[in-house]
Amino acid sequence: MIFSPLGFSAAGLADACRIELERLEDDRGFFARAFCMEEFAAQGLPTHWVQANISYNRQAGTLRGLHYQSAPSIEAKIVRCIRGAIFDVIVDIRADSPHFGRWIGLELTAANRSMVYVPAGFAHGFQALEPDTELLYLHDTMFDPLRQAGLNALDPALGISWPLGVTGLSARDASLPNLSDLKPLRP
Ligand SMILES: Cc1cn([C@H]2C[C@H](O)[C@@H](COP(=O)(O)OP(=O)(O)O[C@H]3O[C@@H](C)C(=O)[C@@H](O)[C@H]3O)O2)c(=O)[nH]c1=O
Repeated sequence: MIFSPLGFSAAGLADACRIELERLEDDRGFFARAFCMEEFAAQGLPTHWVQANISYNRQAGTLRGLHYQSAPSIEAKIVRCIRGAIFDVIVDIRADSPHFGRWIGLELTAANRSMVYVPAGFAHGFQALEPDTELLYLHDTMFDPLRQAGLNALDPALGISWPLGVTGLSARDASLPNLSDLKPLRP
């Protein structure tokens, strides 16, 4: 039987992972599976995704994040870039983690079609690397405006090397606290 499994690989920080599509190519183009409940369950990942959101970014350099939701609305996400390209960053902010404060960055592009699984207990943000860049997110927890929280993406203690000059930072993101003032998460 021909099928198109997802390719999971460790992203290099705790349970975060990168998910690749396997293309079944033919003359028309290709077919690929983008989500599979059984494959996610076999990897120990959430299978119940309750919201999907789009993020459109007009300018290269636009930076959003680093965002998370606090308890009881701590969430996991899947992020993919469906147009353009992003430098995607996740930061481990779990109270009991040996990796607390560590971050990794991955390049997600419309061309590589990679997704990243952002586990509960991580802050997430990205920088658009091209104009007209668009993302599609899946969330395993409902948007909770009262539990929206964040970490300053420009905190020198984090030392994230954003590839481009930073533009388009929202007023909220510019005033987010640094890591040293953060209340760690207990997912
Ligand atoms: C995140 C979110 C925002 N909103 C509203 C609130 C506000 O009026 C408007 C824009 O919100 P924000 O400025 O927070 O949008 P944005 O900065 O794009 O927020 C996103 O950033 C990235 C890095 C993430 O990881 C996402 O989970 C999300 O937090 O949309 C919703 O209605 N539902 C949602 O799920």
